[in-house]
Amino acid sequence: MYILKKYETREEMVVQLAQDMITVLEESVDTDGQASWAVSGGNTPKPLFHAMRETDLAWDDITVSLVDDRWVPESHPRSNAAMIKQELLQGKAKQASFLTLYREGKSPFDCADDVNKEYEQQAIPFSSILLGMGPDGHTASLFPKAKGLEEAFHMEKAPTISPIEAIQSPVTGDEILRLSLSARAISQCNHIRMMLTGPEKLEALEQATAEGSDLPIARLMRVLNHPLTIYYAD
Ligand SMILES: O=C1O[C@H](COP(=O)(O)O)[C@@H](O)[C@H](O)[C@H]1O
Repeated sequence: MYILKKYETREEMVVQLAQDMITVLEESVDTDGQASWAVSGGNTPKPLFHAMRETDLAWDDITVSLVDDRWVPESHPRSNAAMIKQELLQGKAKQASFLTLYREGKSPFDCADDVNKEYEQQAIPFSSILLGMGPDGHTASLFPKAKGLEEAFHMEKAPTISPIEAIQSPVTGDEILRLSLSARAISQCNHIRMMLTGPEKLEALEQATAEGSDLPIARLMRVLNHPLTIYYAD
């Protein structure tokens, strides 16, 4: 179900994961003239973004997009789009194109079709997807028992982008409305990596993927074509 790559230090993990990402993005640019990288929000990937933004990739041939976002404008402190702009799209990486998910004045359920078209025209196929995981077993914004979850897991009909209304919890905070890559869209990518840090996350991963688990991360692993590669350090 997953391959755990465990490192002694977070710094070492970041070096190795950055090299893994650089290799696949370079290969895509060399082969197709462009690369597409979908990245998660939250706090965990920030050190990776700091490493990536100073690398000599052909950033102007790379489209960065969001794995998921809260339904909030970029002025909101929990906007993933704002975090990516601040932490990744700086330095050399400033030349990358960026696709966001939030659209002002509409609900995610109203505008998912429009965003979906943009993603399908500009981001598909993804060269690489960087996932995170929450302590409740969510990944992307595929939250346990959320409205929209079953549609996002429909392996024939799910669009690339799925609207989600999560059940409010300490993990979601107030921002329960989201747009997320669907499980189907994630499963179509050949290079999917997850970054996890801290023993609490490791324990959460083990619990969430225990036999019989129906949490989104466990369900996602079951529909992927390859075991999920997880980079981890305490
Ligand atoms: O809600 C979210 O949380 C997950 C995990 O975030 P972290 O801060 O615990 O790393 C993140 O992967 C996702 O993009 C975000 O929207």
